[in-house]
Amino acid sequence: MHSTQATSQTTVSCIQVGLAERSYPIYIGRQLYQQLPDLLPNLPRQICIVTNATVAAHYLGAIRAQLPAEAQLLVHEIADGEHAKSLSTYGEVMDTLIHANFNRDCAILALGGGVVGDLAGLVAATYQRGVDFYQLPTTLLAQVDSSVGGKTAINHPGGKNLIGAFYQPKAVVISTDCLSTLEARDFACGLAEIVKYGIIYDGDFFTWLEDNHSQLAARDEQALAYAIRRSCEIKAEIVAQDEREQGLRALLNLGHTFGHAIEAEYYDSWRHGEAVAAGTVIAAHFMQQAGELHSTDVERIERLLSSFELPTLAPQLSETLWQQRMQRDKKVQAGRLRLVLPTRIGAAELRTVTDWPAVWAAICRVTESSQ
Ligand SMILES: NC(=O)c1ccc[n+]([C@@H]2O[C@H](COP(=O)([O-])OP(=O)(O)OC[C@H]3O[C@@H](n4cnc5c(N)ncnc54)[C@H](O)[C@@H]3O)[C@@H](O)[C@H]2O)c1
Ligand SMILES: O=C(O)C(=O)C[C@@H](O)[C@H](O)[C@H](O)COP(=O)(O)O
Ligand SMILES: [Zn+2]
Repeated sequence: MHSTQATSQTTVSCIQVGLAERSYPIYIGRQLYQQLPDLLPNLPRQICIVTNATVAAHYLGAIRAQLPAEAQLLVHEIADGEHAKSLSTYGEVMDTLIHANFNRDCAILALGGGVVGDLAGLVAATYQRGVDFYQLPTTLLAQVDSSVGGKTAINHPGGKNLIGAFYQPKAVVISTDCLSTLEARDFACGLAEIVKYGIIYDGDFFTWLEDNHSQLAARDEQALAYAIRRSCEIKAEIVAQDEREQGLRALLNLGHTFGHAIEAEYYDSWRHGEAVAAGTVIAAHFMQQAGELHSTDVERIERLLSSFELPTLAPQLSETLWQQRMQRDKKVQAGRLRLVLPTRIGAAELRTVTDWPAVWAAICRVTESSQ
């Protein structure tokens, strides 16, 4: 469900994530941090903002100024980067809450990208068995993907997102003006997840992305607002039908079985969106090899990702490492790999894949040469 409403200051789009008693709004607009009292009128007395120093320097002041004067406010800054999605950081946030005597009626606000949101969400899901959680996503990736749908997680040295919970926020507030301060590489990571929605679900959206790639790359306000809104609509529709990934939701994992393997080996040099881009190309080549995806579709996927300066080749990794990492994917059932595979632009399927040599051949076709 999508509606538009005018608050005291600007126009705000609202998409509803329909999950019965756990339904919640996604508000999208500009300068929304200046409108928090209108958008989040029911914040409790105790509020903990989880963020990092990079994001806090830009946006914490505006938010602080909008919170009720009588609120007991805690700010916990985690380190910047994927390494912070860890058990030790999780424990530190818990220590902060416990030492400040935060009660079960407190709220956790995640102010940041996917790292902050995933970690803060897990804290919210588990502190005193669950407290209210609000997402204030500040990266493009978090605005189009990670802040919506309730997947929360931290990493383990053995793999990505291995410890987590499904826990929905009470609301998501997307203030699109935040994106002006985002570095180019992080901006491109968000575009990778946007391209994913076109491939798995909406071929017309993919064509729109092709037609508007230069406006998007230039962060044109109107193009970006549409891409964010359409991405959130698609994610909300999928999550409303399959909250806990029993089937349909797995499509949101296009490219991730490969991507998570790359990330877990190269946290310092590969970002999530980049690894997903390379993983998506591997999935496309696998289907082309099988004669189930037309070469023009593979070329369109590669061209669109490249136009956003995303990688379309995977780094070198031994066959054993690929297998070990991919076996830890959460879609594995009874020891068998299940991959999300595009059948055309606009549709994908979750399939059990037992033909490892075919998977390995696709990986090899899409791997950077050693020269
Ligand atoms: N829960 C989900 O459904 C879901 C979906 C997709 C990705 N993820 C997870 O999200 C993470 C990746 O998220 P990400 O790409 O946002 O990375 P990130 O959270 O590391 O943010 C990227 C960088 O941008 C900085 N930053 C954030 N907002 C900024 C702003 N407005 N201006 C300037 N700098 C800013 C951050 O400090 C960081 O350095 C991964 O851990 C991935 O697994 C989760
Ligand atoms: O919301 C989902 O479902 C997704 O799969 C979205 C992905 O973009 C995201 O990276 C997610 O965290 C991956 O989940 P995982 O279950 O593979 O850890
Ligand atoms: Zn992802």
